[in-house]
Amino acid sequence: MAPIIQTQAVSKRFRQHKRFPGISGAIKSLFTHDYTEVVAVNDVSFSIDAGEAVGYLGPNGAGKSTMIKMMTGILVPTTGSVSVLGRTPHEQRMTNAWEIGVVFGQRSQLWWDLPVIDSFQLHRRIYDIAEARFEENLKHLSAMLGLAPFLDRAVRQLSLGQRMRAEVVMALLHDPKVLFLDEPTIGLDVVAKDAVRKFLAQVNRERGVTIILTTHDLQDIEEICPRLIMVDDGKLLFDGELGRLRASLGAKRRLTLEFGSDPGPIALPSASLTSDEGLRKHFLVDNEAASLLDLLAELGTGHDLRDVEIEEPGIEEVIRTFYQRRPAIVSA
Ligand SMILES: Nc1ncnc2c1ncn2[C@@H]1O[C@H](COP(=O)(O)OP(=O)(O)OP(=O)(O)O)[C@@H](O)[C@H]1O
Repeated sequence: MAPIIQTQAVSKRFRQHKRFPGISGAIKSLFTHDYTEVVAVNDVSFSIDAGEAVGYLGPNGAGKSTMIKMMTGILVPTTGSVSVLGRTPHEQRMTNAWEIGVVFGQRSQLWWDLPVIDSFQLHRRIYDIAEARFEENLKHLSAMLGLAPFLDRAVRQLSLGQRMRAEVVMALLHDPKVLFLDEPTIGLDVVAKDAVRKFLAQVNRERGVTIILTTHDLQDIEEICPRLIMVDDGKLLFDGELGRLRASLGAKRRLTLEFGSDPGPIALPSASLTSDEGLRKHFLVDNEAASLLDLLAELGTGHDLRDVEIEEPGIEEVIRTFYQRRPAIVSA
C-alpha cells in the first residue's frame, strides 16, 4: 500500500527580525535589518499509511505546528518534500483542502457571530457537499458528539468544550480522508476531552479517517494513536509504537502483592522490592518477558496471598524518561 502522507528530508527555517531591548532598542530595531534564523523543522522524514492514527509529540517549540502547517499547505518547506494524497500541499492547496480536514485547537474555523448550523451550511456550500450526504453526516456526527442542544446558538455563546466539539464535526462534514488536529483538547475539561477522544478514535476506526494530531496531553495519544512520532529541536527522535518505546527504554512494570497476613521479607529473583508496607509489597519487574504466572511461581506456596496487581509504566512516565535520556538517545 502506498503511503498517504510522505515527508522526505523536510526542513523549515524562519528568519526572525532581530529585536533590541528597551525603548532605544525598539527604535534601533526599526532601522536595522539583522535577522536570526530559526530551524523549526530539521531534516524530518516519515510516511503514514491510510487509516493510521499518529500522535506528533514534542516539547514547546519543537516544530510540531510548523510540520502540520506544511502538511496542510499553509507553509512551504525550505528544503525537502511533502506529499499528501499524492499531491504537494502548498502547490495544490485548494485540491488538497477538499480531501483533508483541519482543526486548530487555538483558532476557530467557525463563524463567530453565526449559529453553529449556519457555519456548517456555509461549509457545505464551500465544499460543495451533496445535500443528502451533508444531512447524513450532520445527523450522525452531531449525535456522536451531542451537538443538538447548541446547533442553533451563536458560536460566541458556546463554552470552549461545545465549540471544540462543533469544530471537529465541521472538519469532517466533507468526508476528508485525512484529519489534522493541532492540540484539539487544549483547555477542555475532563468530560469534554473524553468525548472528543472517543469520537476521534471511533472516526478513525469506523470511517477509516487517517488522523495526525499534535498534543501535550498524553492521554490523547494513549486513547487515539497507536503510533508516535516524537520530535525535539525540529529533529525526529522516535517513530514507532508506544510499546516499542517502552521496551527500548527498558521501562519496568510495577507489581503489587497484597497478603491477608504479613509474610515477612519476600525476595523475587526477577523483581526488585521498592516498598514494603507489611501486607502490601511493591516490586519493579526487572525482566520484560516475565509473565505474571512466572512471578507467582517464584513466590512459591504457603503465603496468604489475597490480590495481585501488575501495571505497565504509564505513558507520562515513558515519555518523560525518553526526553530525560534524550542526549544519550540522540548520540546513540
Ligand atoms: N512564522 C514564524 N516565524 C518565525 N518563527 C517561527 C514561526 N512559526 C514558528 N516559529 C518558530 O519555530 C519554532 C517551532 O515552532 P512551532 O510552533 O512549530 O512549535 P510547536 O512544537 O508547535 O510548539 P508548541 O508546542 O509551543 O505549540 C519555534 O522556535 C518558533 O518560535
